[in-house]
Amino acid sequence: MLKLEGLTTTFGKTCAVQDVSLSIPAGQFVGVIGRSGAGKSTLLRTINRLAEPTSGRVIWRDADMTGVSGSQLRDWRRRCSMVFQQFNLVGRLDVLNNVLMGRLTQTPFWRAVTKTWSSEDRALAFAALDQFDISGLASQRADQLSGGQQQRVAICRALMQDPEIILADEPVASLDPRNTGIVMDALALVNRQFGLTVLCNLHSLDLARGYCDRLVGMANGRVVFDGTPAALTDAAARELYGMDADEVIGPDRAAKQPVA
Ligand SMILES: Nc1ncnc2c1ncn2[C@@H]1O[C@H](COP(=O)(O)OP(=O)(O)OP(=O)(O)O)[C@@H](O)[C@H]1O
Repeated sequence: MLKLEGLTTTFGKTCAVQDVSLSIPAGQFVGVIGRSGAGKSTLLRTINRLAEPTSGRVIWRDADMTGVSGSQLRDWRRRCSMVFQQFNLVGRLDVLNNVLMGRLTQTPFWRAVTKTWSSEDRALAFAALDQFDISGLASQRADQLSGGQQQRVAICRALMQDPEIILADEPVASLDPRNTGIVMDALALVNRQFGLTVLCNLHSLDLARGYCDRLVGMANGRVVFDGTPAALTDAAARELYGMDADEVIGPDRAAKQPVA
């Protein structure tokens, strides 16, 4: 169980996340939705402490992660892996080495520098790539791949950390519809097959409804909706998105359903 208790994160006078309390059972696929600036990214970043909470607590499996530092903080960040909108791969490195970078926290420094990864790590990396049908790209430079391929590589890298939670911050915002479906299917596989908890910020309401077990709607840093996709009626969505409602509820009804 991931528990957020009264979590608040401020930047100067801006309260990006305000008094957020949530209990997220292990293995749930949670979509975080809301207008631009609602606090979705800051919420995810506060969970893994890329942003420091001003008050409140992040509790994972009954342990308070809010005050940990040093090796305990590194271990917490390993356990809740981030996937970013812009993939954050090293473009000049090949796919295999990008994926193996996920092993950095569990690898002696000299191995990482000299890129002499253990055969076990290499096998794990190939297995991860294979799961997402991209093992054939292992020797290609990351900057030669399509956006959808790059995001799948980033998900493989995240999995190499052996995480328990995936925090995906607008993972499909830079992708075309076809690659969006492929990457969302990859996250669904991570959630259903490996049992990882997934928290995913999404702009598209159709994707959120199609892929997530639970939706958390944010406005002005606060949670204003928390329920199943079915409970998020168009009326509730209109309230959540206000003036942006037509953009998110409107035409894009052709979103893919999960494959798995
Ligand atoms: N590092 C920062 N310094 C100052 N203000 C910030 C910082 N990060 C976020 N904010 C502010 O906090 C608020 C919430 O931003 P956040 O990026 O979390 O929203 P979001 O819902 O993820 O938006 P988007 O969908 O546009 O990414 C915004 O007002 C933003 O300007």
